[in-house]
Amino acid sequence: MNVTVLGTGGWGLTLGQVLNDNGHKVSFWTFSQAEVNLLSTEHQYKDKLPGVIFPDSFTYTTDMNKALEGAELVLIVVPSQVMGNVCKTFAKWNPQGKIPTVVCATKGILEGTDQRMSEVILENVPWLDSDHVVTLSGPTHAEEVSRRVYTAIIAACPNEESAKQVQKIFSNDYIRIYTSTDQIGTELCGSVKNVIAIASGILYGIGAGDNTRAALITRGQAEICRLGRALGANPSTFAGLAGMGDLIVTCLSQHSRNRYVGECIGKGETLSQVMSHMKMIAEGVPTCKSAKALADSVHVELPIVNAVYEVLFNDKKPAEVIQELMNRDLKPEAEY
Ligand SMILES: NC(=O)C1=CN([C@@H]2O[C@H](COP(=O)(O)OP(=O)(O)OC[C@H]3O[C@@H](n4cnc5c(N)ncnc54)[C@H](O)[C@@H]3O)[C@@H](O)[C@H]2O)C=CC1
Ligand SMILES: O=C(CO)COP(=O)(O)O
Repeated sequence: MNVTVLGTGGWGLTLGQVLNDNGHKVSFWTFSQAEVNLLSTEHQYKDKLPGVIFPDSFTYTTDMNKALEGAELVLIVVPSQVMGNVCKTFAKWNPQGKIPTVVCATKGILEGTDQRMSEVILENVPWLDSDHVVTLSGPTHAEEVSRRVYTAIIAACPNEESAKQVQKIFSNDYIRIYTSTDQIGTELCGSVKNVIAIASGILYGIGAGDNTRAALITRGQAEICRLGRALGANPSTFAGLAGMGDLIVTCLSQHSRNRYVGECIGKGETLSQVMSHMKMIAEGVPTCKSAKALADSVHVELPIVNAVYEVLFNDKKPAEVIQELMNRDLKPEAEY
């Protein structure tokens, strides 16, 4: 198949490598001429994935129409906050009557509109329909998948046949794809877990113990379930790869950028100080605002998300919000 990847961050390049391993022809679009120059000459992105050499057959361009020539599958992996603009350009491409499957591997919610990524894509690409937009999500750090570490994830689409098509295209002997028709739950889990991972990082930063982190992950999961249920997700998704699986890896992995942001803050940096030295995307930062707004809109309580919000955007100290969380009204565990 001819596949076009929109986005040359660590995850787009890594998924391109998976598809190349599976025998597909991969072309990339990026907004950045500097990235085109770097990747075309060095065939690697040392700042993001040191030691990983990409195939010579990969092509890179800033001309989206050129990248999309003959595309049978389009994979979008750009930061969530630029998804709308990228899709506006993508919408101008003429697929000549044959609508390609569009796979989205971005995790996040658009600040301001609080839309999930499939909603942003469908709103901005009028010739697409929901049967052709598949979400790829689960516990996957590019640092590991690019080295072909065994990994399992979810392809979610309301149309099961499209999810199955993506399952077949991406699966191989080191990456196993399961299907789901719960795109709402898959997208919410993949987005909100990044906020909980920031909280996990804060715990690392202040030197909290394993008990505390286990409590955070479990109660963070309760918040994701509560919000997801209120927004129409299938509860079984929360216990799966896109739910608990991704929450665990992002809260605990040394590779997680969201955990890293939290860790720096736990050690005393402000959000703007952390952002000034981050080379990559930490989606939990904008998603924290949207998760809070979505929860408010459906009258669901998310105490951990709110605590992260206070630390990130209102300069509250981690110790202060942890005390507030610990001293909330006592209640039964299963109340969600
Ligand atoms: N890196 C990982 O391990 C994983 C990342 N993801 C998700 O994939 C998405 C992309 O993340 P990464 O590939 O890690 O990105 P990254 O953090 O490696 O790099 C961001 C990339 O975004 C692109 N970009 C920046 N500004 C842009 C703009 N204005 N317009 C268009 N493109 C722009 C650039 O090509 C840049 O390389 C995020 O939503 C992330 O949560 C999901 C699973 C794993
Ligand atoms: O989504 C991810 C892992 O599944 C990537 O998490 P980070 O963006 O925190 O590195």
